[in-house]
Amino acid sequence: MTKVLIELKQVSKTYETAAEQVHVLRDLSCNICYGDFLVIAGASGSGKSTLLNIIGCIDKPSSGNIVFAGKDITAVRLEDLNLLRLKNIGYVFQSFNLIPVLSGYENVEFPLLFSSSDKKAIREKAEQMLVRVGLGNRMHYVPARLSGGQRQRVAIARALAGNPLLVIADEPTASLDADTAVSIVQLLKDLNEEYGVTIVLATHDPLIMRYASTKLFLKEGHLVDAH
Ligand SMILES: Nc1ncnc2c1ncn2[C@@H]1O[C@H](COP(=O)(O)OP(=O)(O)OP(=O)(O)O)[C@@H](O)[C@H]1O
Repeated sequence: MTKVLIELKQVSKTYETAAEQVHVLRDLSCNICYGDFLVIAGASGSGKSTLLNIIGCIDKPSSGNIVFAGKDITAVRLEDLNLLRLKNIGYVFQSFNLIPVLSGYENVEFPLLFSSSDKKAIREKAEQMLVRVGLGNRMHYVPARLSGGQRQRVAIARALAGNPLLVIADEPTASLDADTAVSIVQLLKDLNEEYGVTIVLATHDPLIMRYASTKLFLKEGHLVDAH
């Protein structure tokens, strides 16, 4: 039987603004298994980023429970959640979110410095990941000297370098042309298979859906099967 990495139990999320309450997720339950490549699609504003932020422990639900690797983390202290994220979760965003004054190599190295003091091991890991994503000869360029696709490869190397259990990818191809988008999602799929890392990806793009091991559609606050 496949082991469950993340369990969402009757998760709801409501944003309170001065003018209104926005009910985005409604009693949503779902299991994400180790090694899944889960793609979540849905219309703009359906709540994909909201859901990914909750799965990725960046935000908390208004109600419901989250179990991560067998531990209920719904009510854990902020410091414990920060540690859990650092050790277990990598992030890839639409706009890459690289630090502009650091080279690609330094962007990958930076988060590793928080969890290890072994400089040699950090250097080897950062270089290994950058070579793996195809940037062996450009790792010392700053992001401004890289193409969009190359920047996203740096972000993917950074997300994977800490050997996370989970990578959250929020619209990782939305800023890229169609061919580059396909090469980026293919890279994520290859890494999912090579490292066994669980990937949860949100997209608008129906072409990206075909890479999923599990496809779900977010509609009216619930996840439904996508075919
Ligand atoms: N911090 C916030 N405060 C209030 N409302 C919010 C907040 N964040 C998101 N929303 C609202 O929640 C709903 C879902 O937003 P979300 O960004 O999760 O959707 P999405 O499916 O990722 O959209 P897109 O595909 O356009 O990025 C939207 O109506 C949005 O306006």
